[in-house]
Amino acid sequence: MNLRGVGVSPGIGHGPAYVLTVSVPEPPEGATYTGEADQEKERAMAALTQVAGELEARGNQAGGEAGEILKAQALMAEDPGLVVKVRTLIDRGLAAPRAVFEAFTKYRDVLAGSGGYLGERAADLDDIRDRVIALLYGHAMQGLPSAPEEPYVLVARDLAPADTALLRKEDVAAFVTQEGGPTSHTAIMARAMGVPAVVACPGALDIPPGVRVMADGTSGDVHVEPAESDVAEAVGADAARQAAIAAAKGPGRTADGHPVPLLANIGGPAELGDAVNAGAEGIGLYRTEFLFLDRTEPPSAEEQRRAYLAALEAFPGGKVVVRTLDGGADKPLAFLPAPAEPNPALGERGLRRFRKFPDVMAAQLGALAAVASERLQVMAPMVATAEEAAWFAQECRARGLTNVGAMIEIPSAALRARELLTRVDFVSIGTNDLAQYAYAADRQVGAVSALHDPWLPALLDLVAMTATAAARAGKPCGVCGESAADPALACVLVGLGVSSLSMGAAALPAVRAVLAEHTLEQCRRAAEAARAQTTAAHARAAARVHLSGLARLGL
Ligand SMILES: C=C(OP(=O)(O)O)C(=O)O
Ligand SMILES: [Mg+2]
Repeated sequence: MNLRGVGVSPGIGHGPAYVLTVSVPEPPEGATYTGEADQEKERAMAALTQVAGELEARGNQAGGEAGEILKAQALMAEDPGLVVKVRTLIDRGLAAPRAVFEAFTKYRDVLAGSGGYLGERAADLDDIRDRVIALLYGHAMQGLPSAPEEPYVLVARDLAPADTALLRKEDVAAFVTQEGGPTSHTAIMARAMGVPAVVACPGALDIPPGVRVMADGTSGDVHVEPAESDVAEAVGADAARQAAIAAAKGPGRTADGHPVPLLANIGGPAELGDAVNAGAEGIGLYRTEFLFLDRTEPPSAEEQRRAYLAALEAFPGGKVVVRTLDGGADKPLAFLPAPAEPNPALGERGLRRFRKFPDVMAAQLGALAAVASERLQVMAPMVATAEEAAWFAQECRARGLTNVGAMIEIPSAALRARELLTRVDFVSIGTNDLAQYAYAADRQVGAVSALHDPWLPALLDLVAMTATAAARAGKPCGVCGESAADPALACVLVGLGVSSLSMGAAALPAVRAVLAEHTLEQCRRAAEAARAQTTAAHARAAARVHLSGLARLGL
């Protein structure tokens, strides 16, 4: 049997299947209780608190990114809105397990309906719900083998952070999930652990427990009971690919020596270690809103100062590009009250929101000014006009921040890049939002995700236009959207004139290796060929013709 899903963490993993079948039963509809309502409510609250406590404890034990995710999940378990809903349902006569089931299901449906990153958080709520219900019924949750004889392929509907946080990399050969997407926790955790993973794989849950499975986290192929010779061949090819990728060292450059600094995207100090280990030359995008998520108060100026200083210290010779708060739309911030808007992605987000909260702005720019150095660069998200860029630059410069930039993620800014570049010192293209706005396709709506393909020709045109304007102005133009993490597209971006690339740390080695395989001229030819196409798929294929090094590296 062969299955096909979406490869989200590269590599070949094989071993016996361990199938995680979530078996917490749905509490019967209309189930009631016999005692007092208050007692039933207390029972429900105690279970919610216990689950939150367990998640938090696991978070502390796991540390790092997994720890942060688990602590956020623990907060969800005690969300005041959910708690009120559970209590109300019990007041209406429902037994605690059924009340928990209905309250969580309602919330998860709202989340799932919003698609994208938030949609994929629905699995987290399901996990909390199942844990609370299991506790109320006195059932144990299915655990994972603690000391397996050989690494196993973990198969599940989707994996919650609580399932994976304490896994040891040595015990797991691969993850295969029937649901989930590239931004699901399974994908994020797998990439962070360096374990191959395939998500959104129909039929995964039909894999019989214990049979041998081979998952290819690059192509998304899942082979059930593969021939031994096929496994040996795939493993050999993967080892060669990894060795070739690991052989490329040092700063980013093309085969003919054209330098392309390779930088890392981070959301907080916890990610600095991975960025350093992956050989990043600095930080190209510090998403500071991640320091502010899941909090009712903004972090103090001192806490922020330490978070920015940690990045400068982690890269003693490298630059650190900090983006000011990008709140709103897909990054809601509790302490910046959001106006009710029919289209939040088109509303008061990013710089527009930042401007409306002078205290928050002063605290952040003040914290940045306190660590100002030649290596610190500050940029604004969601800049639409030259006037906005000028205003931001003036606010920064007035505080002694001298290297100021604007993100190019709105088509108006790309079209008028020349004008913007007279106001700022550099630009950085955010291809995720630039695609969203160029193709009028909300990032959070799964149904239009085909219009977020970073190879779409109009997106390439906007990048080219911006890079050309920057070159004429003699100013740097980076890319810090997901596009930069695709090794073939990274070459195309360089060919379009982009001067640095910033990406999640895990993507750096492959991008470094592929760049080193091609000359600047090859990158230019690939870029020209891609732009001449009318679809993303054709652009990808046309670029590959000029990037022969991809095949040499097995990519
Ligand atoms: C880098 C970007 O910013 P974010 O993904 O944080 O919106 C982008 O939009 O491409
Ligand atoms: Mg953006």
